[in-house]
Amino acid sequence: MDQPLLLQARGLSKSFGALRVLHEVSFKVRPGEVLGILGPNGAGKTTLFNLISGDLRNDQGNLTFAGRALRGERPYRRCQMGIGRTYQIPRPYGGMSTFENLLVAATFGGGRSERDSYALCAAVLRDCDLSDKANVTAGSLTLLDRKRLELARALASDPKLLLLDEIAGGLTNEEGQALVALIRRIRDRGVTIVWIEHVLHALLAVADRIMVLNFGEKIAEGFPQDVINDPDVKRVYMGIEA
Ligand SMILES: Nc1ncnc2c1ncn2[C@@H]1O[C@H](COP(=O)(O)OP(=O)(O)OP(=O)(O)O)[C@@H](O)[C@H]1O
Repeated sequence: MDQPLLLQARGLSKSFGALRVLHEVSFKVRPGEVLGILGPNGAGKTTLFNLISGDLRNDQGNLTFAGRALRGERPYRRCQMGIGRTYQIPRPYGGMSTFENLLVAATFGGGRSERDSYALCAAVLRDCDLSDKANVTAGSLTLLDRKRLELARALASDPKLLLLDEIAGGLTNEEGQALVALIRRIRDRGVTIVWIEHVLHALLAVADRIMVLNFGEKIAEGFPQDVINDPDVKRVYMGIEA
């Protein structure tokens, strides 16, 4: 029997005026897996996340999360249902401390009481190597630490599904390896992950499957090695003619 799905997208389409950004994209995400998303700039990857998180409405198609249709739910409701995400450009509350940023995510996003949130936030800070920055104002963090905080905020909402939008860019080799190890730990705790990433070796180190978008259409999906050896993917994404 097929495993139940955590997320299912059927025929998702989105346009901005005359610009068709996603066209009839369908895919499935099973509980516990890591699905990587590849595609050239402007392929519609972040727009897809915006449809899942509820930041944008799809024009056509539908989404099901944990067996429930996602229709008009606002982003905060989807977060409370278990959909956590990061943004490409980190958006912390700059005037609050790192720890306070996590508390906001845990209480408002995760729907926990402030008291229940403390232990979770402390654990997330440790995981994300931010314990020594707990009381630092988020606005004064370095870019790397802001990226860590972006991931930490998503984790503090205690997601079932974590959407990661290009979090490995600009990291050193060592930092990239630490990030991959962290993502594996998150996965091993049972969090399902969909990860948009241009840093291919980081994605390949973790992804169970990969889906490739080009001009808003799905052009490949499958096991990572099969996908990156697909002639269409080589041509479109890596600029290699087969
Ligand atoms: N709110 C918007 N209004 C108008 N056009 C938009 C909007 N958001 C995205 N677009 C356009 O939609 C297209 C897809 O953008 P999107 O950010 O989803 O691509 P992407 O695959 O995530 O790209 P990248 O890898 O560069 O992040 C681009 O042409 C972008 O300019």
